[in-house]
Amino acid sequence: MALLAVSNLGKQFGGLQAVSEVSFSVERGMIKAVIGPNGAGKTTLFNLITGSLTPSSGSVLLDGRDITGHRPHQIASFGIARTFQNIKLFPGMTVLENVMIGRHIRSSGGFIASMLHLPWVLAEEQRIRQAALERLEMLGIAELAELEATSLAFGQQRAVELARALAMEPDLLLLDEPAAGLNIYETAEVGRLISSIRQLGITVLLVEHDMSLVMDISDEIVVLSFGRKIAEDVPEAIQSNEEVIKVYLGE
Ligand SMILES: Nc1ncnc2c1ncn2[C@@H]1O[C@H](COP(=O)(O)OP(=O)(O)OP(=O)(O)O)[C@@H](O)[C@H]1O
Repeated sequence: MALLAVSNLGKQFGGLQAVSEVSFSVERGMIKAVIGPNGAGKTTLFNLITGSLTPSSGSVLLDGRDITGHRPHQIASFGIARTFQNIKLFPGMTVLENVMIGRHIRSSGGFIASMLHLPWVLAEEQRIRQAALERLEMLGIAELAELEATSLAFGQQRAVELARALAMEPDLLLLDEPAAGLNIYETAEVGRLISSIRQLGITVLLVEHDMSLVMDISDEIVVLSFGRKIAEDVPEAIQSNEEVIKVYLGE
């Protein structure tokens, strides 16, 4: 069974059909990319999967369970983590604290209780700290743990965002333009990080405009144009698909 199965998904904004009858699935352990021109509906698709938007039609199954229309925090607790086009780290907090917040979503104590330092949550707090540190180590940025997150270089902030998403222990990680705003060295580094995340057994679905990154790391690619899926295939086939070249790659 596919880890994620999107069926006939649609979203209408007034008279605009932003996503139209989109179906695809993501097998466990795969890196799958969604590409397409500006306004093709990629971010809307992500928002439908993660519960930020309610679909007008269709369904989303995670590991066979219908998660269509659930709230974002519920979907996060079912095992889908995401990062955003614009990095959203908390200012005034260290890298470690930012990553610990991701972990709190999965903890029993809850974020408020832990902020109040209730005694019964201190042991849990220690475990969360340890788990967050392990995520930083996995991504090779443990030495940044005590620095203020928003003072870091852009590429490092992106890695912190990935660590925070990993701290949620997701089965599926959705990355919205992970290379946006990064230089070629930082983009190559993010590519390595995404590949190493897959090595941890986490399935990845990403939206990305950087075609060298997409072609390098993806197992399969879905192409959207005007809200519709126009192609789905392995990278080599997508690169030589005439319709894809016409609407997107040939730009
Ligand atoms: N909340 C909204 N209300 C109305 N229209 C919207 C809303 N969100 C997106 N749209 C429209 O839906 C279409 C798809 O937008 P979306 O942001 O999903 O495209 P995208 O493929 O992610 O584009 P980009 O590559 O520029 O990020 C666009 O025409 C956009 O203007």
